[in-house]
Amino acid sequence: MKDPINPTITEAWTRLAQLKSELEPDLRGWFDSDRQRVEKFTFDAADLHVDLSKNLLTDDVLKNLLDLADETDVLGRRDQMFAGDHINNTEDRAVLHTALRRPATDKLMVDGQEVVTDVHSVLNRVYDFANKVREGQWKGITGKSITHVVNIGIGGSDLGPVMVYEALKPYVKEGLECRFISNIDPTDVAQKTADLDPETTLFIVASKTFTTLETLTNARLARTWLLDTLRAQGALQGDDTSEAVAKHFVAVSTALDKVAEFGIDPANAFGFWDWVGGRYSVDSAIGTVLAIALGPDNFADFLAGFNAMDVHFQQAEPEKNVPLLMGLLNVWNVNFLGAASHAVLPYAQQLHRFPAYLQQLTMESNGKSVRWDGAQIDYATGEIFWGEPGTNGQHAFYQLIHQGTQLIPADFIAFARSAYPLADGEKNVHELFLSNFFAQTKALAFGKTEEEVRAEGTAEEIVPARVFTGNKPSTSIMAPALTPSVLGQLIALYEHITFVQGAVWGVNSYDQWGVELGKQLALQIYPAVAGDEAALEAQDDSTQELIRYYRENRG
Ligand SMILES: O=P(O)(O)OC[C@H]1O[C@H](O)[C@H](O)[C@@H](O)[C@@H]1O
Repeated sequence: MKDPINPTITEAWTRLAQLKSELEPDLRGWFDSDRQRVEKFTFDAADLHVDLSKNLLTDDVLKNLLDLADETDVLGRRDQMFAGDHINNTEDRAVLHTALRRPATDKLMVDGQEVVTDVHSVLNRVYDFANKVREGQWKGITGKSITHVVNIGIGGSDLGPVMVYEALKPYVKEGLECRFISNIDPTDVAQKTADLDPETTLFIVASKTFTTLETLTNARLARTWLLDTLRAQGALQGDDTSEAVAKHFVAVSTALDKVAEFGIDPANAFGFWDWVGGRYSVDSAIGTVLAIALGPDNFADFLAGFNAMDVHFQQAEPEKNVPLLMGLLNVWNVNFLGAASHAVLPYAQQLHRFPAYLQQLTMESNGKSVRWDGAQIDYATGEIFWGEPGTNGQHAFYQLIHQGTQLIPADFIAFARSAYPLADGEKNVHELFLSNFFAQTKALAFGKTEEEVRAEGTAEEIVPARVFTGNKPSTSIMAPALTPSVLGQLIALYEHITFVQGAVWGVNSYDQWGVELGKQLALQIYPAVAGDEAALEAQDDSTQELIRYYRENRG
């Protein structure tokens, strides 16, 4: 693998820094003086229509961002990723989530393995299983069909499935409900199982490593709940619980040996591979809960959507390559305009978990401060992603985006068609909703001048408080409707944006060593919390004090 390039020593970086120093943001003026601006900065990728024109972009900036991509060999690294090179060097692994959505007719040999064939053989097993559950052929221990599927996982084994389930609710089979247990806080299992009937409940234990404390603990709690409740209902007698577990527990993992150790029959387990990062795994067998809920056809459309964006990313020329342009734009915002965060504002209630999903995707990928050769980084990487659906956010935090002192680039996402049919007299509600999206991006870009505020008859002393400076960058992403395919495209778009930023910054976007220390310490601290005095004494003063507080108040 090639050494990473320090982006700050490239010629393009120097020119961009110069352009920044001369930049006088003026979206009003830029739109007035260039009637081609919208056309020039609006792009289509598969079904996504992306308008970058309300960003603080000029022709020169864009040209130099593309030069920066060139000098840092972003597209070379893209090709290495798609080909299965071990670009995740700290774990010596390929990064091949793109193989999960390739058509069955494709071929890709990686490390001596035909990966597309492997992918489709697991997919077919997942689809068979999903059909059995959907059609009522998969029976619980008392012969009843499944009505509730509970996915137990955390991080990438939770955020993707729950986000997609919420986003595609209109496609969920009637009479089937899915729930998602992630937190080790025991209230999560308690609340999500409280009104369930174990006879008709199926648990999917989803964990790439099958070592994650939260997931294994929750799986044990769920197993205890299942067996105890079945016993209490008289549906289970005797000591042999293996059949009940086999009929009510399946697993998804790359570690099938550990699945067996837990007591789940490997025949009821679906595998995937170490070249799928957890946060890139919703389109692997980790999506089994979705294949059940949505059905194999919709899941296949979802995968085809990812693939359409992959093909765009691989084939579109750089000047029209949407993930490349959006990734570079983020670099411009972070490294030259000083943005520390990035808002994602879906105007689609169904996407209410999308920002949380993106937080793992982007921040676990690019929250790094060394390059992939270990060199220390002295420029900003990994901005904070956050957001909530509009219009709710408008009544909460938009104030800061409009008038605060920080620059917060925002992605607005909206769909032309409402997901649910509206009564004839109510069609205007969707239009009112979309008007809010259009209005917000307009207000951010063009603001309201002192003169305009005065012209409204505003008392002079509050004119400054009512001025909107404008020049707040936003990107608008639209699609005809939120279908499985469009959602796949949207996820793949952000995966590749994240890739592009990581490639420019020279970071390995595919490891996550930063989550390890806390996990180690939790296990080390646990004896102290549970009562071991020597373990308590071994802690630092602050931690000791906090644990003592817990002990005094635990009741
Ligand atoms: O799927 P699992 O192996 O249980 O991992 C679940 C999650 O936990 C880890 O701490 C990682 O930071 C995540 O990237 C991962 O998605």
